Amino acid sequence: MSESSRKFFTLNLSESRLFSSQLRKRKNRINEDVEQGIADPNFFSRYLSRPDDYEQMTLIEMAKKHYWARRKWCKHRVEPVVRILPDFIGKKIIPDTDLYESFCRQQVLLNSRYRSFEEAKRDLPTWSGRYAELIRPTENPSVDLGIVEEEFEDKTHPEEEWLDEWMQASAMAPNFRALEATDLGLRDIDRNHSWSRGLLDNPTIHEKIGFVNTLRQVVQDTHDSGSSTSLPTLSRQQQAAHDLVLDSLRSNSTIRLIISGGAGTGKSTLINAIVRSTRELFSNENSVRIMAPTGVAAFNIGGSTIHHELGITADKSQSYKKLEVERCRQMQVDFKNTKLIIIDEYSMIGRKILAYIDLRLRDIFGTKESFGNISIVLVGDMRQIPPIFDTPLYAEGGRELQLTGNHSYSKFKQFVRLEQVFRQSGVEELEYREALSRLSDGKSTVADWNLFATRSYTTLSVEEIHSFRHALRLFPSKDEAASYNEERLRELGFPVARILLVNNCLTAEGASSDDAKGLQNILLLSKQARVMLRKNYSTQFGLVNGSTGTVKDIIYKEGDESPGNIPIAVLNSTNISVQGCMKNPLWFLSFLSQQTGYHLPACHASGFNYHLSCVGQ
Ligand SMILES: Nc1ncnc2c1ncn2[C@@H]1O[C@H](COP(=O)(O)OP(=O)(O)OP(=O)(O)O)[C@@H](O)[C@H]1O
Repeated sequence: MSESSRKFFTLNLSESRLFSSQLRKRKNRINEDVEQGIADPNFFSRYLSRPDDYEQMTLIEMAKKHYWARRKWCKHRVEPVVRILPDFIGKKIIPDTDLYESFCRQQVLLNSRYRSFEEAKRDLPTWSGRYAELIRPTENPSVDLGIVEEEFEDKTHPEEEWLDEWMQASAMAPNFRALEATDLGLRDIDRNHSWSRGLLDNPTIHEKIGFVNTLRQVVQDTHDSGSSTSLPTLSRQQQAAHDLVLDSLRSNSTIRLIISGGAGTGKSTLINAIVRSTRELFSNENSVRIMAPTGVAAFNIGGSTIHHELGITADKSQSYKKLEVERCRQMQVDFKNTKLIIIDEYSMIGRKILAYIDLRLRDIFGTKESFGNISIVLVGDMRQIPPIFDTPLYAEGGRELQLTGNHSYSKFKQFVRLEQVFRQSGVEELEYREALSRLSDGKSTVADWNLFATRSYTTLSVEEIHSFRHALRLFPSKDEAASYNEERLRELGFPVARILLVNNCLTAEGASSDDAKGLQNILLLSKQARVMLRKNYSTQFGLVNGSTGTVKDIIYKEGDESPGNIPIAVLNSTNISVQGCMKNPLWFLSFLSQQTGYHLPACHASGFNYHLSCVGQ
């Protein structure tokens, strides 16, 4: 999409490239006409011999403003996105390394004015020395290094190209390529490790097999005793939305309401207030249900996923599938007292899923009235994540379910927009938040651009860059993400368990990890590895698709080893905490996996392909 709407220009500054382009210039006649706009191998040489009028321009300025065609310099009508090679984004650039020297060389060539290499380097022995000189603010106040952050090599792999970006995202598996072709898990350090040693610290591990059930009980007790947590006094807008819903419920009519608002505008607070009042009104816990499109969203709001609550299986078919009679009967009992359904993160609800919700509720409530004639409130922000394998609610045309979805959506006649932002934050964050808000409205200003540029990778100090070395990284392709995950695992220095997954049927055995939604045939794990759960187990405890955590230990049965056996347990501390329950809950992944045909439903979470990382987490 971006390729078709923007112009790109590649500037290759790799040492071998510049050398060969210089040589070629000497040997061959240059065919200037075909080169502009795509990649001009001689751009650098031409820059060195630029006309005097362009004396003050840096290489990057030149590449953004001008191109060479028909033996002369021309001006771009639309500024291209300049891709600089080699690409340093995502690489650890540590001083006193060859990589740092190359990085500095690139920065100097891009951002200073010169007519030869010697002049660019100012006769200093190293490029890093010249770079340090260049970025010293008093000496070179006008140097702008922000551009480099925008540049990246498009490394989308051919096999990914047939998928639209939203389709790729919809697969919701952040790291498809498994770390299989590696010696990790097969080295002496891995084979000689005593994999059952963890039993000494966790002798009762076998007794904890009922972990999820135990948690469920504890949380239930906590909910029973903790339901009186106080909510802030609602703002005028929140109160108006709250009253709209409650008045409708009191008068026994149905409401279809959309509550919209950006981050921190008190949507969750309002949901909690409505839930509380509704339960009080009907003296029934089940009078209101909270649902969300993804496990993480559902967990955040204390609800369940739409798919789970309404018995919807995700598939690509265009037609609605009715529930089996027995299941439908069970749900009718379950939903008997339900008067209101609140659906959070509604920007991710597409026409197909809305149609499904509508039709399913008609089945459950045994009526042809839309949504089974019960009240529905959609909450969220349309400017956020779009639907998955579906089209947005406002889209038109399409097939059977999508058209039904349009009809279902047309029932939402009432709309409340929450404007006031309540979340406390410092001045710097406030400025940033406002800039983001303008960005989402397509109304960015130059000041916003400058603000974002202050966080550009290339303007950060080396120490600061280093401090992000363990941050979650996003990569343009899954291969790069997988390589980074492998590098991280190696760097951790612990023995690596090579866990070969046992498939429960032939189809599963033949399935690639792509078909298996990112569940990998071989999972390599070590202590301190960052992992992500790939299945929704329990929204109540945050054991949901997208929860991340760190492996604390991998425990094998006495006599079992890696590779070859499946561990009894992978102890993993998550980044979420179940309030009032456990400060540091553990996933017992292998226990969980045994419920699902011996798949460890996890993947590495140090680096992700960015096409796949941002949805549903
Ligand atoms: N009426 C209010 N008065 C004071 N504080 C409030 C009010 N409403 C919400 N808050 C506070 O503002 C913060 C953000 O609220 P909340 O989490 O409900 O917003 P949100 O819109 O759901 O945010 P997000 O979209 O980021 O999840 C919370 O700390 C909440 O306690």
